[in-house]
Amino acid sequence: VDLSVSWLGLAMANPLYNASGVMCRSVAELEQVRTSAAAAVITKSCTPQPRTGNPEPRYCATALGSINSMGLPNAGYPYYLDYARSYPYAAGKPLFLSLSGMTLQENLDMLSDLAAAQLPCLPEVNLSCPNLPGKPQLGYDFQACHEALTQMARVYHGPFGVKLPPYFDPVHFARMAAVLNAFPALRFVTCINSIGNGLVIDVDRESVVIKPKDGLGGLGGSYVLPTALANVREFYRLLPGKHVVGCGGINSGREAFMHILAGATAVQIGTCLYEEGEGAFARILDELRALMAHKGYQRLDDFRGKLKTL
Ligand SMILES: O=C(O)c1[nH]c(=O)[nH]c(=O)c1I
Repeated sequence: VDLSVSWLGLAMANPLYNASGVMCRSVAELEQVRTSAAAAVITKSCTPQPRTGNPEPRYCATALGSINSMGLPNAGYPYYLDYARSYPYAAGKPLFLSLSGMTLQENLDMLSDLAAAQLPCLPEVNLSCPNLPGKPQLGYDFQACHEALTQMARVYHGPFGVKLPPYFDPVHFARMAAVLNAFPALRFVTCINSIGNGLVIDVDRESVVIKPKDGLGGLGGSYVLPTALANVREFYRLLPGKHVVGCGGINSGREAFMHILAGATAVQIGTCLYEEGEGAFARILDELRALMAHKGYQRLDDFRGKLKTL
């Protein structure tokens, strides 16, 4: 069984890597991912300056997934650019840099600096952080997205991608696809970011479980799998020539298989990686390999995007 993926001029030994935000804020964490069975690495979404983020507790795992309102804690763009400068690209694991400026200008500043650095890493621009109090997320404002992407494509001419929030309405899928299809250099979309502003309640304490936003936070893990799969399949159909990276609810080879069946080129692991540690990558790969062997598939292209309808 061959799990390899080749896309954007990159060759990955397998389709798995971390979701931005998990095991990727410090160099130590990034190196944990890079030296694991993961085939790529992505950094924590960053801002030009370091941020401490929201007050704790700001993450909580449940039997069904996770809730977080981290508040964009990160070491600052220069820290991740420095990592990207010394990153061992020749070892064959691509590096993605997640950018999440608090303003469009911050994204433009980081992108133009990254362009000047002429490094092999690829930007994944985060249009979807749901946890910045008072900040409506860009991903739900289609006009603002179009304007932002127009300016980003002016300062950054290489291939780039965006991290999208979940959409829940066919009209929204169509409108966002129309925006994204206007940008040829936008080569991939990562679907999905957490389902924003859920509320987890602890019955024993009769309390919320995270401090920020009176308990509201982005949902991840099994809670979001069907929504993640829907977004992957819809954008796989609506964005001809672009790649979709699947993210959301992958706990085993089965969910990884589902995301790829729905059209994903590669897949990111978030909550499961946070809870299990980097051993999750090898486990999920073994499970995916066994599932493919059982079904008689030799490579990912044998079933990618071939989800049947009734
Ligand atoms: O709160 C966060 O740091 C965070 N949390 C998420 O669930 N998604 C995001 O894109 C971000 I930037």
